[in-house]
Parts: sequence; C-alpha cells; structure tokens
Amino acid sequence: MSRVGVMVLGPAGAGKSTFCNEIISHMQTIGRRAHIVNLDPAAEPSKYEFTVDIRDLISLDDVMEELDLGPNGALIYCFEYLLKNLDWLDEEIGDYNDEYLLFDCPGQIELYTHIPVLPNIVQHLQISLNFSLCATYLLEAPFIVDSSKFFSGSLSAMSAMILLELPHINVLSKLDLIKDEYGRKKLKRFLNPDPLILADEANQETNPRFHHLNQCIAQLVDDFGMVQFLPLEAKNPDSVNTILSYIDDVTQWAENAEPKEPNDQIEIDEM
Ligand SMILES: Nc1nc2c(ncn2[C@@H]2O[C@H](COP(=O)(O)OP(=O)(O)OP(=O)(O)O)[C@@H](O)[C@H]2O)c(=O)[nH]1
Repeated sequence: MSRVGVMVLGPAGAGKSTFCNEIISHMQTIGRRAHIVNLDPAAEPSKYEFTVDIRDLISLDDVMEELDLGPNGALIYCFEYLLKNLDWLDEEIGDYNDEYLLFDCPGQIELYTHIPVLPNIVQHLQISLNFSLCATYLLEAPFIVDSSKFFSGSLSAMSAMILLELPHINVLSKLDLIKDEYGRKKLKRFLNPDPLILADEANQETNPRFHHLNQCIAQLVDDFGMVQFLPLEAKNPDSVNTILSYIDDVTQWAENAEPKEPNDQIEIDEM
C-alpha cells in the first residue's frame, strides 16, 4: 500500500493554495478525502485547515528576527531545519492511507532551481514514507499568453521537473481572468503550443541579436516535451476534476487504493 502525495509548485501568487483548497472541496463532493501539508513557513491562513503545518516546527518571522536574515535566506534556513527534523514530518503525516496529501510549497523560485532541499524531501517521502508522488506546476494564464513569458514560464517548470524527477503536470491557473474572446482564442495556442512557431513570434518582439537564443530555447522546450498545460478554472468542478483525473492517473491512485474488505462491501450494500 502506498499513499499519494501531490507537490503543488509554482511561482508566488500562481494560485497554489487556491488550487489545494479547490481540490479538497471537489474531492469532498465525490466522497474522497485530501489534506493540505503546508510547507510554506510564511503561509497565510487557508480555507481548509492545514493537517500538517511547517509553522508548527519553525516560523519564518522567528528565523528572520533571531538570525537577522532576509525572507529568502530565512526560507532556506527553514527548509534546511526541516531536513534535519524529518522525523517531525513523519510523525505529523502519520498514517494517511487512501487519502491525498497536497504539499503546498512556497513560491520562491530558488527552491525549484538551485538548492537540493525539495528533492531531498521528495526522496524521503518516496523511500521512507512510501508515497506515490507527482508534481503539479502552476503558472498564471494571463502571464503566460505572451510568447516571451511562455518561454520563461516553461523554463521554470522544466527546471522543477528536472530537479524533482517526478511525474509532472503543468497547470495554467486563473483562466477566469482571460475574459475576452481574443484572449481565449490566444490561450488555446498556449495549452498545446508549438514552441518553434512561438519562437518566431517572440523574434518579432525582440532584438535580432537574441533571435538565435530564442530559437535554441524553443528547441530545448520542444525536445523536453514541456509543452502541455492543463487549464484550471478553480471555480469550475469539471476543470478541477480533469486535473484530478490526471493526478490519479500519474500517481496510479486507483491501483494503490486499499482494496475493500468483504464486510465493508456488505455494509455499503445494506445502506
Ligand atoms: N481570479 C482568480 N484569482 C485567483 C485564482 N486562484 C488564485 N487567485 C488569487 O490569486 C492570489 C494568490 O493566490 P494563492 O492561491 O494564495 O497563490 P499561491 O500560489 O498559493 O501564493 P503564494 O503562497 O504566495 O506563493 C489570491 O488573491 C487568490 O485569490 C483564480 O483561479 N482566479
């Protein structure tokens, strides 16, 4: 029996916490359960209470004050502290079986690029706690529907994918903010885009001396197959359900679900 964990990643303000809450809400309506593991030591209160909260172990404000660090340095300190105290995480997580744990991560890009704290936590969850994990990487739709920003967003998603080596789902959040028909039409080209065509578009907006660089980046994004995004309308249950079914699929949730005891079946039949 393994348990399912979803690492919810993406830049600050991309909608990670909202996504976690909408997944929980939706799962409740279909008779399933999920919990939030808050890994952001600077998190704001959330609609659903955190089941596990890093702030019970260490607080960003305390670290900033006591060690005289800025917010980014203090965040890294908090994660290094968590790594030294993984038994705390083990105890807090306890025995959640057949339920999703959504690991709501901070938005600081450093965590996904050049320090190994998240990979170490991921490995611990997989090896010591037997989690079946995937990563969802959120980017804001209004930000990404612009060729140059599409590449910058794709590269940040790609760096998380390479760093964590997990089944990876890219999500375009805040779709409701693209209201006009022109924007919606444009958006379609970014859900399943052709990076090489987008590079031509980016070239029209950039100085010619960067055209070769644009082409190389487009080729890289194309080669890694980092070009699919699932649209998320947080308030639309169908949209949330589609993303959930992708998560179920890559984490093999159905295969991992605890088989029902014959007695459980009888009780259900008798209801
Ligand atoms: N219109 C709209 N706003 C959204 C959506 N999702 C999130 N927001 C808003 O965007 C802001 C940031 O959302 P959060 O869910 O806190 O984003 P986050 O990625 O968890 O942010 P950090 O924890 O700071 O990294 C909040 O004001 C949300 O209400 C959405 O789907 N549509």
